[in-house]
Amino acid sequence: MKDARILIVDDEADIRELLEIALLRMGANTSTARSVSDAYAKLNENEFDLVLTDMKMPGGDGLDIIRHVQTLKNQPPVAMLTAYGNTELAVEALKAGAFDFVSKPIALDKLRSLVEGAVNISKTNLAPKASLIVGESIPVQKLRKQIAKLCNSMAPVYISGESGSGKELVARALHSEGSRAAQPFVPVNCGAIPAELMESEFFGHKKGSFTGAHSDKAGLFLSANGGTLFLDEVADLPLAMQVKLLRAIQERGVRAVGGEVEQAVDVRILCATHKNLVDEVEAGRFRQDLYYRLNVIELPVPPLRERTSDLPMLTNHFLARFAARAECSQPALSESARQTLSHYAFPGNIRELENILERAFTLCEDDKIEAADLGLSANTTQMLDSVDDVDNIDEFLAVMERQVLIRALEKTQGNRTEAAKNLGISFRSIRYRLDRLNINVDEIDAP
Ligand SMILES: Nc1ncnc2c1ncn2[C@@H]1O[C@H](COP(=O)(O)OP(=O)(O)OP(=O)(O)O)[C@@H](O)[C@H]1O
Repeated sequence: MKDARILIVDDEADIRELLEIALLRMGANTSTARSVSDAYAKLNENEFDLVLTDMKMPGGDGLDIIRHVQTLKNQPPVAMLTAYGNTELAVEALKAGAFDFVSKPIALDKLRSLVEGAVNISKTNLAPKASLIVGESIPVQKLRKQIAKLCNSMAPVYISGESGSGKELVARALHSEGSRAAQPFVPVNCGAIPAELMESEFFGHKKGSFTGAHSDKAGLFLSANGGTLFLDEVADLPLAMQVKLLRAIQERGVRAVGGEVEQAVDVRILCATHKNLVDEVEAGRFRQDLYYRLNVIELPVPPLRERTSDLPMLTNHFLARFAARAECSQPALSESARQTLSHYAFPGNIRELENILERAFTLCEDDKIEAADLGLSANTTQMLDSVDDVDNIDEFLAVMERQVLIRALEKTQGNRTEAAKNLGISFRSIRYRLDRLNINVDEIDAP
């Protein structure tokens, strides 16, 4: 933070002065601008580590500054000053590319953590990081560009996509490619925490606050302090917890169960679910205000069938990983195995590819994976040969998905847990798919 160069843009002299004093005390170097045009001139003359700008000013607003900065060679993070409680403007600023926002009146600890975050970005920008996301298809290149654009922002991102498409990996990439990389990444499966333990899991508890609380516990928010909290399957949060989560996100603070004081936390929030959050809001199962707060930016992860040109790279990536883990040589794919994979639709996406290859890796002989090792029925692959005739992709996929699910359930005598495992999806995912396609397990006969 020492010697960080900060530009303060505000039309009110007393706010400029107040910010200058606070930032100078923190060891930063400050410049000030009283209008948007004044700010443009300063930005053109000097390089900054952070721009702190007011929203509403005569002759232009903070959003103009965000857009202007994006055209500069050196693009310092821009943080917006917003009136307390004006979430809409804050969200608009984040969407436009602001790194973060601070509510007025400005709390010094929040200002400090904001400046620290911004200075970190200036440092990490110097060293671009290798992407975790394997693939060179157009959708993956686009995804990687979006990750690079969003990884340094505090904007909450809602990562949408089918089961197994790589949502958690995208969350990890957003964390590890950004300025928070050295801090913790804490993934949490919201559907897996029992409702009665949820508050204590998220916010921590004090010793003795309930039966079983034998010692103080920090909770997920504090464990992720300085880093990123990834709320997976966020649609599974009970409504009562949604209220508490919203409060913690808005206040940037948490109070442990049985605790007296609220503790400030600096956590970036990412979330994902394979459910359609808009439908969940409409059905009254997900709070609109929380949806609005989490879904500042939506990052869709494409299903594997929309990036089949990545299959060879992904296959190679997984086989190399299995071989390294087993300390043996990497098997090759026979031509027929390659063909079989390229004709398959992968309803379980990349996780399914990974599972198919892992099984084949264990089964194959003489370092060669044959089509039979993949365990994909001829039926499925032949059916996919007729993709040229598809005139409604959603209907076609629903028919396919139905057949895959029914076959898997027939093989396991209707055991959903086992069928889910064989398909490379979670139990929750199979339950969701069966509901969506109206498949009644009791009506499925064993072959
Ligand atoms: N582009 C990719 N490159 C390499 N590995 C990938 C890629 N995408 C996904 N994977 C791998 O595939 C597996 C499934 O990905 P991930 O768990 O991120 O999916 P998900 O969408 O979060 O699944 P779910 O909806 O079931 O929670 C993981 O092992 C992940 O590392």
